[in-house]
Amino acid sequence: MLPSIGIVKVLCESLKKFPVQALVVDPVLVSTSGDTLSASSTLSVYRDELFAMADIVTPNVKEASRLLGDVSLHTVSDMRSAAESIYKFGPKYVLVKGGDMPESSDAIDVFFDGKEFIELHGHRIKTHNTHGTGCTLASCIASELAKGATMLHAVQVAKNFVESALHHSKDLIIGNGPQGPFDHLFKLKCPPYNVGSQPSFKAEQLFLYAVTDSGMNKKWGRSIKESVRAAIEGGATIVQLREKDAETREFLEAAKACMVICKSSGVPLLINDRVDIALACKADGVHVGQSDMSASEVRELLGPGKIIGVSCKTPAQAQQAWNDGADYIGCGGVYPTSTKSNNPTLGFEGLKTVCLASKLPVVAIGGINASNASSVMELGLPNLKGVAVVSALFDRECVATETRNLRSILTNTCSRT
Ligand SMILES: Cc1ncc(COP(=O)(O)OP(=O)(O)O)c(N)n1
Ligand SMILES: Cc1nc(C(=O)O)sc1CCOP(=O)(O)O
Ligand SMILES: [Mg+2]
Repeated sequence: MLPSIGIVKVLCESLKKFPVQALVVDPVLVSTSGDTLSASSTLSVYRDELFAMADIVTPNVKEASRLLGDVSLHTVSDMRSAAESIYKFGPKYVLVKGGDMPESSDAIDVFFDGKEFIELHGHRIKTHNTHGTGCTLASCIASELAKGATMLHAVQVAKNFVESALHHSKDLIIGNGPQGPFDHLFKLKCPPYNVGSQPSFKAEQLFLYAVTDSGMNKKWGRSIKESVRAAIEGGATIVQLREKDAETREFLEAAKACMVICKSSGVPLLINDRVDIALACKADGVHVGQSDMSASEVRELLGPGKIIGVSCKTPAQAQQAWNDGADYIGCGGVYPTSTKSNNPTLGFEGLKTVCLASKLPVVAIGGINASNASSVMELGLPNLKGVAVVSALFDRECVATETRNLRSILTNTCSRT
């Protein structure tokens, strides 16, 4: 909080003498409760001196309005215009925070880098415990930048952190003010947050995710076990048995045999949909979709030591997966696929929206093959850790060769970017 011109000027002089690695300016002018926190006379020195030194400026809508001569900001389109106008004062990035916009189910912030606008969607948490959200967000952005994150990633991590802290603190009753404080240390105290994080699960294991298909195995005259062995030989980093038509007993026998192979190679084996099979063969985890058992129910059944993946096509589903204690999300279809019928194609835009909203690592799925895998990974999306592939590995003559080829493409792409 910089309440007077003199103090802003002292700060600017000090920053010139002692430059910092990254400067996050949260122009604390108007509190969420509407109180004025800085004299109007400071506005010009903020705009003319401090903003030009900032890496990012993070006003809420009321502050953005004050900075721009009390323009009215009612829509996301108004927020975009405001971000563009504030950008002209000289910061490298602007984040206009929409948490105070009139009621909607989303809390939308607008991020602007001088060229592109990105709308960051979050859940609106209904609570009075919102005291200090802006300060927390700005501090969290600064912390992530200090750790070396890119600006967009830092903002996303910060937004996710604030949203989770609000969610966890929403029912606390502390103090008498109109706004209560929220709990920054929620992660230390509260299951189910991160209860799903496996000490043994590493997000990098999503790099090349091989998903089997019973029809393809039959077509090529291979057993499930042979397919899995070949995928691991070629360099798959995690395997899912997606055997939609298998008889239970036959599936369980195959799953047990695959477990032996996967265990000896240190590659996790997950079962698609079937928690019973996963329990019976002591698999490393389960992958479920939106019409399967929820991740929290799967967690109840599998316990804390197992990996749970959830298919998500929207930010809301990604948020739910996190709340439910999942470990990763599968997001697709990135491209059209004939492996899964009636599967909506999200394209790069849909994948980007989910990756930006996700607090969990993401694996992209749907129509991915050796010709397009690089384009997916080159998007450089936050949280995107790899690709999940069915037909490009298993609807082929030699699974090991195809897997090896895709692995080398992914490795080359990721070493370049
Ligand atoms: C890694 C990965 N991502 C998504 C899916 C799809 O799961 P779901 O939506 O439950 O559809 P089915 O695979 O059950 O048909 C997946 N299996 N794996
Ligand atoms: C199982 C599955 N889930 C998808 C999703 O979008 O959630 S797409 C898909 C099938 C992916 O197969 P292929 O690699 O052959 O396109
Ligand atoms: Mg499913």
